[in-house]
Amino acid sequence: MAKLAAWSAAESAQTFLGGFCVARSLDDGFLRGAPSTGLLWLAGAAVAILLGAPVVRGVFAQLPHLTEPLRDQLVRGSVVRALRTATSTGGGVDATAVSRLTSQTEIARDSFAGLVLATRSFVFVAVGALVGLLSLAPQFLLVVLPPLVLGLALFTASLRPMARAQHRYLDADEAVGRRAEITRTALRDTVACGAQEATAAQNRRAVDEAAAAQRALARWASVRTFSVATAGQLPVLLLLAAAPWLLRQGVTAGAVVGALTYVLQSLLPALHTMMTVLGAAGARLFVVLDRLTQPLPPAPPLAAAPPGPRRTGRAATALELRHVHTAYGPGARPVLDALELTVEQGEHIAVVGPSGIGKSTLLHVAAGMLTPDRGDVRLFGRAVAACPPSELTALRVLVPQEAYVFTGTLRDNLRYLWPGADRSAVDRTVGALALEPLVDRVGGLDRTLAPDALSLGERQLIALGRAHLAPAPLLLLDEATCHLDPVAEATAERALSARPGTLVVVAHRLSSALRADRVLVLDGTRAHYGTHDELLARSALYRDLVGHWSQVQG
Ligand SMILES: Nc1ncnc2c1ncn2[C@@H]1O[C@H](COP(=O)(O)OP(=O)(O)OP(=O)(O)O)[C@@H](O)[C@H]1O
Repeated sequence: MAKLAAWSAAESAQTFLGGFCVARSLDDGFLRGAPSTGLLWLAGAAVAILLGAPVVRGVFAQLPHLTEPLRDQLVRGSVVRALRTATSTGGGVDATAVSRLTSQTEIARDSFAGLVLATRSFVFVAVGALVGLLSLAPQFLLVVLPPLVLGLALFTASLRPMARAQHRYLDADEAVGRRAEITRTALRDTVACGAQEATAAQNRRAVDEAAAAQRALARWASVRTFSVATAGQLPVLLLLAAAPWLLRQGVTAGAVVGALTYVLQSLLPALHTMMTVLGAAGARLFVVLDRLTQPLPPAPPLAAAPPGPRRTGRAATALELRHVHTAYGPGARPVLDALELTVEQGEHIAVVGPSGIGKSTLLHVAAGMLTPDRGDVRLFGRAVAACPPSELTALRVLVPQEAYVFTGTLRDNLRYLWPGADRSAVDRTVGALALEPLVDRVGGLDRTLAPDALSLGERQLIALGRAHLAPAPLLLLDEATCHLDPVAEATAERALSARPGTLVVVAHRLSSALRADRVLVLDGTRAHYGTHDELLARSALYRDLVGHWSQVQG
């Protein structure tokens, strides 16, 4: 920094000489009828300009000492981040690592170098010019300083909002790209679920946000242009307008031309460069550094990897609902009201309650598919509201009552949530859920299915097999076994419960509740939580439900 400042000080001297020599060449030379003296002073100004070349060389030689440590630090941070992402997700890949290591780091380095160069140049040129103006006549500072300070203050004040606007624009632009990608890859599912309208509305929102962000950016760009005009061009106008007054004050004509030289030749270009670089490179640096230095998200357990061993001990809670309140529309009766629920990893929970009480709503909230009006929902310690869809997919699977089977092989249908599953993993799922009769009936795992020709129960078996094979550590079943016979239901539930991970089942039959570790009874806006025996003793509604189920079975 000291060496850089020393070289830059030479730039101040060069600036000073530029205006001073011009003023002297007029006052002592040309205006006095001594052209040779005038030419001599101009030669001094030319020498000052020529001396600028070694100064620039000296400045550039010092620059890497500032920029290279920054780059090294960013590269080190990117490598650590990529390795941690890869190791903590069991082999998952940080797809942005290469971009961070190469282009983003280079952008940060170049932008930082540009900022240092331009800001430093402006500061030292300004010092040289202001000292020069003072030496010519102190009155010049009265004319030049106010607009310069005003413009700089305006520009400085606009830097943060400008960077925020740039950030917002980049985010919005990326969101449009993501929506396009999601829409393209989910086209089949979107059409199958009749979700074209909803998808189009989401895409429209993303495009509208990008347009609004670009407009905001343009507004701040105009503020920047205005501040450049105030700080750079206004002093020239004021100098010209104030020339008669300055001359009356005893300021010489040569000094006025020297002052104009300082403003036009030195201050204005340095100011323009600094503002342009700060506005463009500064905003780029702000955005890229923000990305490169983002804290690592805690790796979701078992994300994007085959299920591992059942987790116990200090591991994060699988599902946590704190004071959750949900109503379908303003003024509507709340379906969930101040609901508290904690499901530990490895637990098997059954949710029971009368029809329409809110069991599916609870599962949708837990899966992050429905945002509650109030309250906090966490999956494995991560706030669901902050999880991007890809992370949610890696954390949980929700199996609804209406099983979705597509025209493809049975194997592909089973591997839908884990396309990388190998043969032995698929075979294990087939064995665990006793799917062999279904495999035989459809003509093997590699025969293309006709979804219409499958019974509702068969479709549910396929959806359950898919959930069994999925790497997500939390399974949410919403009456997903209602079309199965009791034996097939028991087999499926036992297999899903034995699978490493956590299971939450909206129970269709009493037997589901009996198999669970604990039962959640939804009763209006109240909820009771406990083992089957505890609830028999504590909850009248649970006793009623058990009695009703027993009668049906009897
Ligand atoms: N999309 C929606 N818009 C408006 N109200 C809804 C919506 N979905 C559910 N509801 C209402 O919310 C309440 C709870 O519904 P939910 O489907 O969660 O209950 P449930 O306990 O799962 O019912 P079931 O056992 O019959 O499936 C019901 O009164 C239902 O009518």
